[in-house]
Amino acid sequence: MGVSGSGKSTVAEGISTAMGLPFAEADRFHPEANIAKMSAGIPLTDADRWPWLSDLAAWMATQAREGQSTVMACSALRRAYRDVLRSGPPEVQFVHLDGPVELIAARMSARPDHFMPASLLASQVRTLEPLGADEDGVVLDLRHDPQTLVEQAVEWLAHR
Ligand SMILES: Nc1ncnc2c1ncn2[C@@H]1O[C@H](COP(=O)(O)OP(=O)(O)OP(=O)(O)O)[C@@H](O)[C@H]1O
Ligand SMILES: O=C(O)[C@H](O)[C@@H](O)[C@H](O)[C@H](O)CO
Repeated sequence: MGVSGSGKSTVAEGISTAMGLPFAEADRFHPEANIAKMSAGIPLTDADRWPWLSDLAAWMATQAREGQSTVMACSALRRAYRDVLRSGPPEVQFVHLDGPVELIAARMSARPDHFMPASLLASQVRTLEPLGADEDGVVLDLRHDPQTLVEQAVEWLAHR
């Protein structure tokens, strides 16, 4: 989890490779209308996000029912969104990539060919609700390099 540009796709793919688990990029589950909105610099609303979050939960549940764990890169900005994702099965652990907004903005601006404009970062940051003490998750510092973050995430998952 984390705001746009925080490194979710990069780190989640690394976790999926390291652990040998199927990976899903939540961006690929957005309907065209959501992508069009974000591409135009318009933030998604809760109403835009609910059906998308249900689809993501369904993808995880289908595999969990066959005993298959999964890894997903998903913004999961608000607690209520995470509640949909952890409606289960499976049990869901969250890895929040957190760090300085200026660094995230710089990474977004340097990123080629992505629909998400850096102008939406401010709204992502406003919407973000950090993990509560009662939520099953860990916060990692996105200033680290991707390989270090993958190792930290795998280590936390192994010992939680
Ligand atoms: N730890 C890191 N150190 C340096 N660069 C990184 C790191 N993580 C990601 N990047 C780079 O920053 C950019 C944003 O990363 P990425 O696309 O993985 O973020 P994201 O959270 O999935 O974004 P979005 O939600 O907008 O799809 C990419 O160009 C990526 O290569
Ligand atoms: O909840 C949201 O607003 C969305 O998931 C966004 O975070 C983007 O899809 C993603 O970050 C792409 O850049």
